[in-house]
Amino acid sequence: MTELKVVSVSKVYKKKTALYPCSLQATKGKCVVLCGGNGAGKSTLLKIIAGILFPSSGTISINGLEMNSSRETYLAQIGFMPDDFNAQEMMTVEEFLHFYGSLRRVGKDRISEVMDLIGLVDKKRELVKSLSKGMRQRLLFGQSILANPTVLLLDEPTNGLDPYWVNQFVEILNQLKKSGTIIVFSTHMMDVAAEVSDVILFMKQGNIIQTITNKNNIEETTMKLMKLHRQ
Ligand SMILES: Nc1ncnc2c1ncn2[C@@H]1O[C@H](COP(=O)(O)OP(=O)(O)OP(=O)(O)O)[C@@H](O)[C@H]1O
Repeated sequence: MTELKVVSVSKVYKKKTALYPCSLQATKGKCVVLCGGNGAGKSTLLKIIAGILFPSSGTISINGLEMNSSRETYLAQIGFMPDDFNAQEMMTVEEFLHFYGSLRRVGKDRISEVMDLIGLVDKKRELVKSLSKGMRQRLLFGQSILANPTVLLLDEPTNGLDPYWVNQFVEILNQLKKSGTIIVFSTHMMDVAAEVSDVILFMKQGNIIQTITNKNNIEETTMKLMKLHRQ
């Protein structure tokens, strides 16, 4: 059974601990949502799993294959959507997807399929820098799913999406789950979390302080936690 395993991963900057040892795991088709206030450590944890930040301790593996020992093979199985980006602004939408597609040897048909899925076919000749916030988010999401990754990591993916695209996004994620993709994403939108997640991890000051599996009244539960643990 395909499995993502994150064991006691931490991150210490020069003077600051951004993440205390945190663990999580997810099997094929399951979705873990990270929530918690600003600065709780969600992006740090996602970037470490994505291989963009080196952890100060801990191990991460997919199907027993550790990131440290087989970095290239590990990374080939990851799709990552960052919460922000400034690069490649002067590419067109089409060039952007072809650029990321070429890094993963993705065929033209798949690129067209993704462009259609994220609703940017009409914008394909426009520059990335001219896109609205929501369209940029859709483009970033598109590049993360291009190569049908085993593990999909998304940092606040619904930021800036209008209600139609939030709905579409939920549908796409649920389809990806059905096809077996493991998904880990951070969000402040608890209704989205409730619709897609199998487990919600509530983070505070670099720690996972609560694991929520009961999705009844999820918005109320997390709001209470947010109030109690606001940062
Ligand atoms: N390069 C860095 N150097 C030092 N501290 C950092 C660095 N990057 C992040 N941090 C700190 O690590 C902590 C966790 O930040 P992180 O971005 O992971 O939080 P987050 O939960 O994603 O927050 P938000 O919801 O606001 O995006 C914060 O206290 C932040 O200030």
